[in-house]
Amino acid sequence: MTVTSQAKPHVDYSVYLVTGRELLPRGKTYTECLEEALKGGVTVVQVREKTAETGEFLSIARQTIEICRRYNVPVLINDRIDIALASGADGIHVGQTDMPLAEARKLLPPNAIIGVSCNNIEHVKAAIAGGADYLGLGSIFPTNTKDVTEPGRIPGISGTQDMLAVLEGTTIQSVAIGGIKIDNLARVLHGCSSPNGHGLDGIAVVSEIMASPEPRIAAERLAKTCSSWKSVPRRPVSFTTPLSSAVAYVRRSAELLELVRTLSPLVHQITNNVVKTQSANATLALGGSPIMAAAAEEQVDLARIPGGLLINFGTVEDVGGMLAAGREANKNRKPIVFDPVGVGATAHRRATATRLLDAWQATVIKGNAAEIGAVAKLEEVASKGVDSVGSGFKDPATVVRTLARKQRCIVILSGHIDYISDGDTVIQVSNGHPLLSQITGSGCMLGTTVATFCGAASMEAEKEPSETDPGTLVKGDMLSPAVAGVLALTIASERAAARDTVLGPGSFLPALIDELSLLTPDTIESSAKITVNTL
Ligand SMILES: Cc1ncc(COP(=O)(O)OP(=O)(O)O)c(N)n1
Ligand SMILES: Cc1ncsc1CCOP(=O)(O)O
Repeated sequence: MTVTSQAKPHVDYSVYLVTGRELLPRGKTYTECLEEALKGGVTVVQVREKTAETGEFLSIARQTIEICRRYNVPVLINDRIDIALASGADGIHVGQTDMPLAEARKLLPPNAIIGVSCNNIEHVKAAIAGGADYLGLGSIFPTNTKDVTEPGRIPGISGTQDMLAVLEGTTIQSVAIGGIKIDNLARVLHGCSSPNGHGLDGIAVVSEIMASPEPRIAAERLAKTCSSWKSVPRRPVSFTTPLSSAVAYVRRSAELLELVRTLSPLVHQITNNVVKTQSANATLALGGSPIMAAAAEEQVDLARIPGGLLINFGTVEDVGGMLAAGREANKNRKPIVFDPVGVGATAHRRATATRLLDAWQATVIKGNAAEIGAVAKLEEVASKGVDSVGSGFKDPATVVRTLARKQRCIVILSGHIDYISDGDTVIQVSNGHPLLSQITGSGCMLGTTVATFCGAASMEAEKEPSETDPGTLVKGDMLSPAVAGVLALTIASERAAARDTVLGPGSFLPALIDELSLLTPDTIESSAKITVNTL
């Protein structure tokens, strides 16, 4: 190898190209593709040849190194120590069934880079103990490039979060791999982080570059998103900006109400049959524009339109549409409010919530104590159907803060007092009226009001594009609109219940819709009861 008597080369893992000559589009040669990808900003290359004879592999490795040296980009070899040694590559990448790390270390010069594929935390612990330089974590998503159908081969975003937690406190670098495309890159970078903020150093792709007719553009897009992501301040939830005081949240909520009325955001709602009419009316009353969508075929088109997306699985139908809508919303940096209604009630609901949250990044997860407990995998609060049993969590602030860090989104825990957190700040809202719990679907209406405010805030941010946009997952700050959505419904409920004409739940619901439409910025400012705690 060329590096025997030197220090280990510095490797920037931001955009890691793993080659795959079989994927080249017709008319494009390997060296053309490689050179274009390097011009586009690929920072490290792995030569991966699954079918080539040794002589051909060696020749490809040498050509790759000759080209990459001109761009000062390191080259690693997949699996084959002999090819790495003979070609003078900078190191190797090994999988779990390849040459063991300890043996590879003995055979290679001390300054060789060794990367190891990991699918679970046991692999990560072994790779740390063995002195790996970097880890390839995945597969993140299913992919056509490699057979990852064997159980355990797709740890997904949540499994990768667990692996990153094991890397905390080490200097071992990591990349995610498997099904990564420009359209899901911001979601991968945002989602793949431990609760304490240990994130990825880069991403590895095969087909996104190798199969592209324009590899330079493909690499440029990946590089731009990665560098924009790296420039976004590392907070648990990158799409929130905490304000300085309770007064500031209340003032911003009042402003956002005006904004809802001016912009009238489209609020695309995939929701359950029980609440469709009242949720659509609540959206309209606030000033938003509801569209209740049930057909899978139209979810992607709707998810492209600026505004907010609500995914409420109250009657768990059309999971395919929910998956597609959420992915498209992430791609368009549009906020997603996820309402996992009754998630604790059945194994099917729990599995569906996990599947959805692995496919797309929620902006806000809202639920009652039983729902939030089920998503957080806590057993402290039991559920009865869609309702919570008992008086709730002993320490609700810690529950919402911890879940927000884990799910990398805002969490709203609804109840007598509502708790809202982005993983750092916890905001408590004490507005509301007991009649809210006596009508069906008031929790679903809360999802709707939050999605309406988030939609307006993202439309406002869209007007002022910034350099960091490609690396962000949602346009605009989402914590204040989450608070505004809670305040709007709870303050309207107090005003509705105070009406002489309201005699019980039957007359309360229409009065609540009226009060949502009559809400003014001044009413919000004079009625809001909130406290703010920041870590
Ligand atoms: C960066 C990176 N991560 C993971 C892999 C997969 O390696 P492995 O599990 O050995 O599978 P093959 O690539 O050999 O099919 C990788 N190559 N690179
Ligand atoms: C080599 C490898 N290891 C895990 S998934 C994968 C293939 C990734 O290819 P693509 O980027 O085309 O999904």
